[in-house]
This record gives sequence, C-alpha cells and structure tokens, in this order.
Amino acid sequence: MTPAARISAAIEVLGDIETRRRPATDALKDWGLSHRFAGSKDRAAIASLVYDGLRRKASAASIMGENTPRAVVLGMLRLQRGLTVNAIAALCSGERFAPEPLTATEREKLEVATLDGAPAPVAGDFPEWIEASLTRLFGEDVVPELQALTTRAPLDLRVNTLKVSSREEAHNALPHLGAVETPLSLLGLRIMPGEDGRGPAVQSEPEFIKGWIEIQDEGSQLAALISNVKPNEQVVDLCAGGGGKTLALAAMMENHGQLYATDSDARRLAPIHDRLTRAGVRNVQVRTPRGGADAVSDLNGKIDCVLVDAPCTGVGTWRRNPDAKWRLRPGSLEVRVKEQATVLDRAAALVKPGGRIVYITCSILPEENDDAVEGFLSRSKGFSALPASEALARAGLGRLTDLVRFTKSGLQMTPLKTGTDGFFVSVLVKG
Ligand SMILES: C[S@@+](CC[C@H](N)C(=O)[O-])C[C@H]1O[C@@H](n2cnc3c(N)ncnc32)[C@H](O)[C@@H]1O
Repeated sequence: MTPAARISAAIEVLGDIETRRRPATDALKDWGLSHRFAGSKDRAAIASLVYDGLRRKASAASIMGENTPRAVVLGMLRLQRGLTVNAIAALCSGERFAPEPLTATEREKLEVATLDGAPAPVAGDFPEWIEASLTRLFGEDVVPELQALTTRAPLDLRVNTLKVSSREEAHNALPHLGAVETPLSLLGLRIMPGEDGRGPAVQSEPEFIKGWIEIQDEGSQLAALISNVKPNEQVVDLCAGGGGKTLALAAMMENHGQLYATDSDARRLAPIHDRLTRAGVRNVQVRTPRGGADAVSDLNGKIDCVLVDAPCTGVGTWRRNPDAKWRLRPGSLEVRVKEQATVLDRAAALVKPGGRIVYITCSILPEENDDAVEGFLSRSKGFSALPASEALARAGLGRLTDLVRFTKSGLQMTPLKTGTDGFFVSVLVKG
C-alpha cells in the first residue's frame, strides 16, 4: 500500500470507531479481515495513524474547525507528525486509493494550525468533564502534563534477577533490540517505538522465553520497588491479574518468604501460572477464587505487605490506549472508586501490626488516588499514610524525589515528570 492509501484506510477506521462506538482494536481487526491484501507493515502503519489520530482527536479537530475522521487525520499529520502543508497535500492527491485533494479551506487551516488560546481540554486532548480533577492535581501544568500523555510510549523491559545476575547481562545478550537503560529503575531496558509505532517482537526472543526479561513499564517497576518487599516477608498481591507486579515482587524477595497472588477474577489470573514458571519463581502460591469464596481468608492479620494494584480508569496509560480517553464516562469512574474502597477495606484485614498496604493505580485522577486513600484512612482505624519521600528513601529510591509529584497521601509519576505511565503510589502503615 502507498502511504496515501494507508491514510485513506486510517480515515475509514476512525470513521468506524466513531459511528459504531467501538474500541480501536476491534475496528482495526475488522479492517484487516476485510482487506487481506494488506501486509503486516501496512496494518501496523494504519494502526499507528489511527492511534495518533485518537491521541490528538480534540486538538486536530480544533485546528481544522471540524470533527470528521478526515479532519482529525489531517490535523494529526500536522500536529503530531509535524508534516508540512505541502507534504500533506502531496499525500492527498485524489489518485487511486489516496484521500481527496485538500480544499482551499483545509489548506488554510493547516497553514495557520495553532493551539494558542485553545481551552485546556483541546490543547491537552482530554475530555472536558475531567478538567477540574486534573487541575486539582496539576494546577497550571494541566496542559503540558496532558500533552505528554499524547506522545507514544516506549516499550520497557524489566530484567529478571531470578534468572540473570545484572541488567548488563541481559542488555549485552540483546544488542539487536537497540535498547537503552531506563534512567530510574535499575532493572529496566527501554526500546523506543519505530516510525510506524511498532516495537520488536520481544516475546519471540530466546531470552524472553527463558524468563530473563519481562515487558513492564518503568513506572510499574518503580511502583513495585516502592513496596520495598524483602526476602522472607509474607506478602499478598491482592489484585494480581496477569501477574506483572507479582513477578517483580517475587524477584525482590529472591524467592524467599511467601507471596500469595490472588484476584477477584479467576480468568485474569489464569496467565500467571505460565509466567511464574518462565520467570523461575518458586515462592508464589496462586490463590484462585472459587464460587465467590474469599481465597485469602486464612491470612487475616498475618501479612507484612499487601499490594493493592487497584482496578482503575487507566487514565495514566493513555499513551498506550488513546481510545480509552474518549470512552471514559463519569459512571465508570464511580464504579472504579467503589471497587477501590472494597479492595482497600479487604486489604486492611490482612495486614499484621507494623505491616503495610501499598496502594497503586495507573491513574492521575485524585478521586482514585488521594481521595480513595483519605476515604480509607477515615474508615479504618490504625492506619496512616507514610510520607512518600520517606517511602522512597526506605526503598532506596531517593533519586525520584525531585521528579515525582508528592500529593497529600502519596506520589504521582507522569510521562512529563518521570517519563513513565501515570502511576500513583501510597504506602499505608498499620501502627
Ligand atoms: C490493575 S489490574 C491488576 C494488574 C496486575 N497487578 C499486573 O501488574 O499485571 C486490577 C485487578 O484488580 C482486580 N480486582 C477488582 N476488584 C477486586 C477485588 N475486590 N478483589 C481483588 N481483585 C480485584 C481486577 O480483576 C484486575 O485484575
């Protein structure tokens, strides 16, 4: 396919997402099934155009003065990809499979293309209804913070110290990936996405299959490190899901002590078994919930650290899932907030005196972060929030102090400040 034909395809897919209100992955999959001639490079390039369009949907529509899929793609090519008006015009030739030529108005709009004076939800590409929440956290930095969430995320790897002795060893074994060391996690390697937004097929690498590396955002690695779990502790990963954090905790515990991994959704937990085997983990008991029974009721009052990687809106991962931002509704935020209260209350009963809950979300909305923690502290006697600077110091992560945003009861990482997904962490100590 020509670059111009890929742009036509991206406009078509964005139209499908809009009219049928469906996730981008479904629309892209259907497009691929009905255009079997398109090769994998074409499909990746089209997906990348669609995701960039979603990343800049509000700002692109604003500079073009209309909200059509074509306007979004044209505006995105200018704003996100930095194409000149002539380069965009050359792609829109009107020839076979290419988009129609630019109108005089489109040309004019693309030439001016400024976001000066645009309201924050337009300049920062986010839904208007969360502006007040974001302002509570970011104050005057809402636009730069949210603009950083419109960029493409790198592919981060965590080196598994249960299988290799150092980050260097894994790095040296994988020179062809072009990875660099992550600046904040000493276990991380980072691969920048290619022009078409694609990364290498890491999961096919022999080192991945041997368990030397896992795919994990640097922010997620840091959140696990802040828990400061140690060998020989008793630890529960209460929302273990597919086990991303469980694996990181097990490596920190050097396979000593006991780590219980559970989740209210048995299906989400299913992949953890293969992952634990591949990673060489021997100290994890997976507790699969059965028939609604509490899978960790025997552990009440016995646990040193309960990790609550809470269900959340995922606003902090919008770099990776840009269509999620336009599907977020106040009702879904409310549901997540209720789930967060439930899971925090469950965690509280597990903790022994002197133990801790480490509460994590991949969100930047205060309702899911400080408010959830403050609500918990007002309901539960005996817990207090450890100052986040102290939590960093205890975990040997003092280097984060000048980068993270400290909040009332925790700390916030963001793409702008830490170059990671938007993770929130709060450590709640039982006196
Ligand atoms: C952010 S995801 C966990 C991701 C996982 N920890 C990882 O690192 O790959 C949140 C998880 O919380 C689970 N969850 C939701 N409500 C829960 C509850 N009341 N108790 C336990 N788990 C719950 C969800 O099923 C989901 O798997």
